[in-house]
Amino acid sequence: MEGRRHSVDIPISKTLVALRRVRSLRDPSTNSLSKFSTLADNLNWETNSCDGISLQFVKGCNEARLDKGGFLGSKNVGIYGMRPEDINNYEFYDSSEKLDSMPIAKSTPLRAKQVDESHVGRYLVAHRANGLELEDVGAYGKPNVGSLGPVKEERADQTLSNQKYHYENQRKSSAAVGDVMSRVGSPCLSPNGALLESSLGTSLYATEGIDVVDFEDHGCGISCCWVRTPRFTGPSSPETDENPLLSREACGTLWSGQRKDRRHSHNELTSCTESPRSISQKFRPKSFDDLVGQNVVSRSLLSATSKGKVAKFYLFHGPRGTGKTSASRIFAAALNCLTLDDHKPCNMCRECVTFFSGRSRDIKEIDSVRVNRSDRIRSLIKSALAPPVSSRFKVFIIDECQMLRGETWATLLNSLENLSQHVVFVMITSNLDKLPRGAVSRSQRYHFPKIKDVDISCRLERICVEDGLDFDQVALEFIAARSNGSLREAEMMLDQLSLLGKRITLSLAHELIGVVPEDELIDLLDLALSSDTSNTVRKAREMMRSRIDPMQLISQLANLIMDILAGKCEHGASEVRRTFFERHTSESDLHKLSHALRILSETEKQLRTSKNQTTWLTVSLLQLSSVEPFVLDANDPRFLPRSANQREGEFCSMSSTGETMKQVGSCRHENGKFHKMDSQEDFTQALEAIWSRATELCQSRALRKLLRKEGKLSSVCVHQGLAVAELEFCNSESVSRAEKSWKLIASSLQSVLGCNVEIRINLGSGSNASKNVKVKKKSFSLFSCSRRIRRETQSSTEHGSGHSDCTDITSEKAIVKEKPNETCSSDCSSQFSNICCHQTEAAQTIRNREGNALSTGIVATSCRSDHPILESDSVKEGGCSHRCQVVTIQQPEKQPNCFSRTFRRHKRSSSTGSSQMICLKIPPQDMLALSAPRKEMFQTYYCDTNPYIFCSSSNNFSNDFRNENV
Ligand SMILES: Nc1ncnc2c1ncn2[C@@H]1O[C@H](COP(=O)(O)OP(=O)(O)OP(=O)(O)O)[C@@H](O)[C@H]1O
Ligand SMILES: [Zn+2]
Repeated sequence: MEGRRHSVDIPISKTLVALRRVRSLRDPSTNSLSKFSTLADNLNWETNSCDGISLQFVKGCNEARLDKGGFLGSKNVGIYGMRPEDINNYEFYDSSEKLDSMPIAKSTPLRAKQVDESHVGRYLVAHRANGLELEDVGAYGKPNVGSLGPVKEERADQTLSNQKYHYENQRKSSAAVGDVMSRVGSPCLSPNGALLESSLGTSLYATEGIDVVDFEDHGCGISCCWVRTPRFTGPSSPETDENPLLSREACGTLWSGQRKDRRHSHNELTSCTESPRSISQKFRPKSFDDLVGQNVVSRSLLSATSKGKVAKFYLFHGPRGTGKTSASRIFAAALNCLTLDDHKPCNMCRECVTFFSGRSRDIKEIDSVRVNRSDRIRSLIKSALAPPVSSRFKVFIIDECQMLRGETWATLLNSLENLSQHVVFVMITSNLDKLPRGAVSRSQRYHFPKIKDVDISCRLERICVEDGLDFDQVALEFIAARSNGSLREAEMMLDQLSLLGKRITLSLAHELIGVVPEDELIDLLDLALSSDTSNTVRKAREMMRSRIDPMQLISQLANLIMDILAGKCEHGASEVRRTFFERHTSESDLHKLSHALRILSETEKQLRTSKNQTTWLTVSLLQLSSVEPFVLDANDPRFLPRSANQREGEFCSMSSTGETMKQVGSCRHENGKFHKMDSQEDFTQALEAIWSRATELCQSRALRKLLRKEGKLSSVCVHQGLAVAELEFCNSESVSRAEKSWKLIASSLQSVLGCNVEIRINLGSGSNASKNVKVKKKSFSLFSCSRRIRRETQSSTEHGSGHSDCTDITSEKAIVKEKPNETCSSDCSSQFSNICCHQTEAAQTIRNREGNALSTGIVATSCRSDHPILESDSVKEGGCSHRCQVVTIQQPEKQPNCFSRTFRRHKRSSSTGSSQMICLKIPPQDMLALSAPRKEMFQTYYCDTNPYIFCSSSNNFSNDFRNENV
């Protein structure tokens, strides 16, 4: 019995299956696992059943054991089922190690050869079990499995002789081993038991054209190796290619497949057609017609071949999994196809068969990493100068050409002119930007765009039908939508799903890919859009806990929003979806949604680099409801955005009394321009229109009645995405009722105004009650805010952080206050003593970790970069009597002192009983850069009016507020 080699995926492991899954979970565009993709791509993901991937050895060797000192043992060693202890007994060695020099003795049981370090997992198990007869090796009859089969014993193992190989076309093993090998990486192996070059010290990969050459060996340059390569003499010949030139997956099996009608005399190809393998391989396109969604490219390339207008230098670029490599192979085959037909490649002529069986010497697929040296590329060029062995064209396909170094490019480009007309280079890249401009400009470029979802799902459907898989159409559509335009990605998902059950269903797909069910997603979006901060945070946390990937969640939310914006609510959509869609049709809703989309897209970028994805996702969810003012149609009086003339930071406001604000006069939007609204009527009309819309939107009938009858909108002030609306009610009872429903009122106004709204509820001037009450509310005042301050209840705190559910702590009584003085006064803090009105810049709502409003505070900003807090007049110790000061800090890391000083100062003030509080307002991006110890100095809160973080130097921010307010 003779020795033989087996090639298996040694690390076979589920880890790698998991790896693939992880990869598919990710947004393909992130490509974050790209470094594994080669590995993953070349692994056998297909088990198909326990039969599918098992390695079966000859009948007679069932007794054999995988044992260092013994024999190759195999009791139908399954790939996935391979026992760890067996794997441990494999011996691996590096491909640089020549087989000849290996301590191969007859007793050498089994050697696994690591073929390429860069392709972890591609191992060759070289098995030398003397006396074993290869009986169960149907797979060996297949082109791509040649490596597994009989090796060229003269070289591989001089001690072995009298080879006797029985090629049985046993389905199990052929499928299994064939698969393995085809995945293992395309070593271009002869179908009929060709010598595995790699096992003899040369590369296993496609790069063989280059790699077989020992560059140190002056006697053997690429070209001479090539020239000396014996011609292919047919499958029955044990003669093997000295230089298997095709590269990974270029072996025949990979090209075999569906063409059952193909007529050719090569047994190996026939056998290939019977082997099941991964969907991607099985359905690899073999003609331009098979290429999905690349019609322009296909037509152009086909036309070039039939008209003979062939350039020397092609560049195929585009996203991954869109068919670039497949197209390059089809193109190469078409160039050399002998048929007179226009329909090339025919897959039947000698050239096609030779190529598709992996034995063409004129078409080489080259690994860019291996050729990435000028001496190597020179050798390649030298070999290109030699005429083709048997074909019309010598085609060099260089995949991942963005990896080539500048000098390699230079050498290649400089030599292009000297190359004869029969040489064609096809460079493939998924990253055009990384290529030198010279290379791009000198090439004929073909862009492979992402494949449309509909094309992908059609293709999947065809595959399912051909493969006998049951499927739900929606599941295929879902896979298509999730594959980001990559057919390979889609096929792999289908492959995985086909392993999970008999039928490809949507729920199975959801489970595999780890998506959030739609109703939950809609629930979350609804909460986020409705400013229900505490529930939003709770829901988001719940989802994260159920191991939903934040990136995944973001992407799903974005897709949902895009569907709404596109008005896409397909027939058969769920009830939840339809209701939700119907509720979000108003202009302001759509504006809000597109704003939300922008926030999500920003967050997605941020999450990629963030270690704390959950937090940032939550922050962004809290921002979804805060909308910048949108520009209404001309003459639409509903909303008055900031005037074009208005300077940044100024308010745009109006009041029914016609009083203008101190900052700026009121304005309105007309004919695309903003005008001052100087007519009293204008003001009133606009306010009435807003109020009427808002009351319409109120869901409670009783409230609607109350608002219409008893209330009115007396002024609106918009500033930096926050509208402050003043409401007037005629009696204190109505005030109190409105107070109770402030949330509903605010949300209606929010829908109308399209931005965050803060409402002030006041007792109207004409009311009887007002006579008993201190003041008539006349104009805008920040300090009459009736929005309630909320209190936390420890019990609902999830992590004991003390920030969670809230209960109202303000008096249920109507809040009616005096208009505050322009300058800081004790009045302004009489009721909300945590508010500082000094140096008013903008109204801010300070929120606790759950997003609940803690207090309305005023921002005192200092632009001093050194230590702004201490220097800012407004916050100098003792300079201001108010408890809350908010200081904007940009780039806090550059202001190392400000934190510790702030902290010290706070400590000092609390020890003296003044307990002044300072809030730092830090933009999120700066927050990221903040070192952990600094962050820990402060409690962090979120502000809903803009994407800022508040850090309070107080130990218990909310408690302080509560104590202060109660
Ligand atoms: N346009 C397509 N038409 C048909 N099948 C495709 C297409 N694109 C991808 N596939 C499927 O995906 C597999 C891999 O495709 P291919 O290697 O050609 O993509 P690629 O664009 O070269 O990807 P990469 O850039 O990652 O190398 C093919 O075997 C095939 O099954
Ligand atoms: Zn042909």
